[in-house]
Amino acid sequence: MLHVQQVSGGYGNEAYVQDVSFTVQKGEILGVLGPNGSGKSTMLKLISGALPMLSGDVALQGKPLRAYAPKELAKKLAVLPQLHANTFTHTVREVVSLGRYPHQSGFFSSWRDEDEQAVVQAMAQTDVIQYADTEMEFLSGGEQQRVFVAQALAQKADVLFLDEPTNHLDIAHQRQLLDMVRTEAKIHGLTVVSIFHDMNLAALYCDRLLLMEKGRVRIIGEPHEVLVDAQIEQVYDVDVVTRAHPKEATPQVTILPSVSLQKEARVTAEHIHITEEAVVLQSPLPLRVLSSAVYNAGLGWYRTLINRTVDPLYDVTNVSDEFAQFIRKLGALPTNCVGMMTALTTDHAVIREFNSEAGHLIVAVTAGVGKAIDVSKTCERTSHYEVGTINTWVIVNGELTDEAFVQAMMTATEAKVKALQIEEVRDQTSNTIATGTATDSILIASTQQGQQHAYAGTASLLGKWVGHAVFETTVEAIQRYKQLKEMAR
Ligand SMILES: Nc1ncnc2c1ncn2[C@@H]1O[C@H](COP(=O)(O)OP(=O)(O)OP(=O)(O)O)[C@@H](O)[C@H]1O
Repeated sequence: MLHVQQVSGGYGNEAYVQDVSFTVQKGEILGVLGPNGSGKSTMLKLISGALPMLSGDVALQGKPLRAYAPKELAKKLAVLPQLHANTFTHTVREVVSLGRYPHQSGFFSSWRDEDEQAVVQAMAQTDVIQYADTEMEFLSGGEQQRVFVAQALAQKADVLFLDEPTNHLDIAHQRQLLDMVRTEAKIHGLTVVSIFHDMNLAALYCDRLLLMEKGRVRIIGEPHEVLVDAQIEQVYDVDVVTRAHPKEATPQVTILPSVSLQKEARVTAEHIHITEEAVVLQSPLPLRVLSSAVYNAGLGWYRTLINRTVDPLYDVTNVSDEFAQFIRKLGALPTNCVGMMTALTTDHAVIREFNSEAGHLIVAVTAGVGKAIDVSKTCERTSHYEVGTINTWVIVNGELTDEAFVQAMMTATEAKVKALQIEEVRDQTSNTIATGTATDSILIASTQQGQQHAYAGTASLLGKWVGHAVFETTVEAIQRYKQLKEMAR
């Protein structure tokens, strides 16, 4: 559809943009990224014919750009520039109608139904139809931007060049605009080349990305090939971390501030207090937590950890709202809290600290093993599972990689299984050694300060201590469970 071959050019005789080549297929969205002054707008001007090329070729639908008459080209290619002409005294409808210029034989003399429809549709798609008769000077920056996008859409061209289309737009209008562009591309075959500063939006909406650096193409490829930490760091000279989008199969980039507001602190067992209702850790600094907790499971940053005692008949239909109320009652914030539940009273909790070569660790366990099960036999079961829970917290004063977090979970789980084995906890149904319960929960938390741990597998320094600490604490928690059970008889 669009072939750009070794294009060089700029302003006057200086070729700021050099040797740019790429192809965009019909219905494809290509995002153009790059730092300020890297030549994105200049490149777009060169390939749209707004600036003369010093060398190279651009072909649109197989025909060289220079072979098109201006009006013929405008029917094929619409451009949303970065800076717009002064249109203050015009109404929105007039500005959008200018997009129909290539389709007119004499200016406004042959206005047809199809022109009117295109203008109304473009105003509706960009959510500016309610301002149709308002003059541009009375619109906000974001509303004006949407009018210029409407003007480009009204042109009904096969190819759309956009220079920062989401400039000034709030997130709802960013999404509306880009959803619409994507729909036009995927359903009606619109071909799009768009400059973005927001690389996360670009990754979400573009099929491929082109990264510019000092007037040249650094790389062109799918978002996961382009948004690579080291590459972005080199081109933009900023520290970043790239992570998967939580719902879409595309990366998202987060900048790392060079000035941290995080104060230095340590977590100890003194930050844990136990009431009748819960075991609560109130950390002096946010902890990075990976957990299978009931409340705020997954990966996040939290200051409050709760292991809450609930009635064995606790109604789990609306845990989220009920748990949030409980957290507020404790004086904590639900958005800053990870919560687990157990049917055990809080006097079952065993909390141990370990000063080790791997740093300072805290492990807290409640081990309700009355309904323990053997995982290798559960598929033979027909009976309903009864609640009974082993809740395990591992808190590390140290900095863990993602790999270490996941490995710490495995290591802690293996240590728990070993504790059940040593304590000869049995699955009452199969009469074999149990491996856990049906509702066990685990949490790994770290201060992300101090000693660094790349790994926490069983043979790594941290893994050895997590294994030892979880084993010792779980054994003690199981013994306490047995004692308290005995005393209650
Ligand atoms: N009209 C102009 N005349 C002369 N030089 C210009 C002109 N416009 C831009 N330049 C120069 O060309 C280089 C590339 O600018 P360009 O606008 O293409 O960058 P960009 O990647 O789009 O930047 P930004 O992200 O800031 O919009 C810059 O060094 C800039 O100063």
